[in-house]
Amino acid sequence: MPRSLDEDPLTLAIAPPPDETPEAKEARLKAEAEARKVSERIDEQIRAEKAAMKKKRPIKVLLLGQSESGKSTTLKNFQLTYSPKAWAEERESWRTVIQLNLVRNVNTILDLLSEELSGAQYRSGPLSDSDASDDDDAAVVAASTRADAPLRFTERHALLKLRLAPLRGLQKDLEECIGASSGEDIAPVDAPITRKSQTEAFIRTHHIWKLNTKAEDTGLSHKYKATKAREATEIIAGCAEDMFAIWEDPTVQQMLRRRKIMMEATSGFFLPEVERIAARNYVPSDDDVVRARLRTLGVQEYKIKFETGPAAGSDWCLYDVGGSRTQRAAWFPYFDDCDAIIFLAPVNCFDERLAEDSKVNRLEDSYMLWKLVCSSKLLARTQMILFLNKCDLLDQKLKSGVLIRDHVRSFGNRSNDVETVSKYFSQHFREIMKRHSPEPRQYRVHMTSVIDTKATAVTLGVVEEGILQAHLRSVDLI
Ligand SMILES: Nc1nc2c(ncn2[C@@H]2O[C@H](COP(=O)(O)OP(=O)(O)OP(=O)(O)O)[C@@H](O)[C@H]2O)c(=O)[nH]1
Ligand SMILES: [Mg+2]
Repeated sequence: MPRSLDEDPLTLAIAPPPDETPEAKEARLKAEAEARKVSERIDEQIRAEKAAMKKKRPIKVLLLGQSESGKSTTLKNFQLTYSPKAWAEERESWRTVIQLNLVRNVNTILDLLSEELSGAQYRSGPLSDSDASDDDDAAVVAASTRADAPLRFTERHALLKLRLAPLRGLQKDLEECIGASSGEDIAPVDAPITRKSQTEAFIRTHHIWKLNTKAEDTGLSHKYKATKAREATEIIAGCAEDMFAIWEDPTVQQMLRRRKIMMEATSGFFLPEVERIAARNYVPSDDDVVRARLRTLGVQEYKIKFETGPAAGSDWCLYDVGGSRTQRAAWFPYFDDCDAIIFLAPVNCFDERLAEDSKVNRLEDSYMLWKLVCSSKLLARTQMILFLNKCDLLDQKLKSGVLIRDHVRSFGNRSNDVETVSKYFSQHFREIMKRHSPEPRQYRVHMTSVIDTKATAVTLGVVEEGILQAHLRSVDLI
């Protein structure tokens, strides 16, 4: 029978000959069945290889959240809990960072002191009997426009300022060694919308691990860095008493209170421990390392071979990202093929504004980011884990008398305690996830204070198991 001209050429090419005999047909069908079996075996083999490769590929976890939400601190907890050997090896490297944090604490106070003194007037003697300082120094009165009594500075303050002057150059040296480029922020106590120091720190976290080994990281020779490190330790040891004195000074404390600056609540605050940290043989404790502050720039990859726990022996790849606004565009390429996201939202920030944009409330910013991540189609099947972090600071703030309802109107007359407040915020995050996820997903939330390494280890145990199970399920589903 003549074939129609519009038939598919491939069909034509593989069609049996028109004059095929029954024997030829039987042989052809047998050969075709055999070929199908071979093809299925190959498909199965490819599937198994893919699954094996996925099983072998590291478990990929992204740490997301705004700046200072606690991402790098969570990463440190992972290292401390699951990779203790590597953690111990890196301990020494943190010494320089902690020294830098300490020096910055002091320089911040010196800056504020200079500001006060620059607008100050000398008086020839004590203002009154009650104003007289113990050593009868000439008093310096800060030209404060505030209604309260002026701050009284004495020659002792000027002397302390002078003796601590070497810390200026030291800060630069330490930053240079680490690969940092500038200072940190100070959070005012009442934070609402008020001032924050404008300085932004841009420090590439990974530099520090190689600080003492690889010269090319910062372009400085190992010998140069070692000399600088020795010098830094000597200068800090020499200034220890003065550093403590300026921190403890009642007039300085008064100045901080008036400016509504609570240094204790700022990142990398080490001043009360100056004696221990300034010792020549100082070795950072686990707690020091966890509390040390280095702002992350870009996306840092950390490969961790789990030494303990149910996932022992497996390789994890944790990505720690910079959380400030200018850094966020760099997150998206890492969404692909990601097993889980740990999203950190600091809940103590309900009355604070972003350092990079004073118009934006930090809690609102966290809601917005959470919505963005939840609604991403690329992440539709990625496990999402929310850490409502800094619960310790939230507790402190609430206990100091700050009322949620003054900042979050919808909170109404609910009880102003940490449990009610965190549950209330959690409900909001849950709603956002439910409303914006492309597919239904489980809401996994943990109330955390990630500087508490013991409690965080327990949380990470739960997180680890969940991620591992999801990873294995995804491997079997290929
Ligand atoms: N009190 C308290 N401090 C915390 C907590 N979590 C983090 N911190 C401190 O907050 C500071 C900022 O934490 P990081 O982990 O560096 O923040 P980050 O999210 O990595 O910030 P970027 O790198 O700027 O994106 C550090 O000094 C931490 O020690 C917490 O739960 N409680
Ligand atoms: Mg960080």
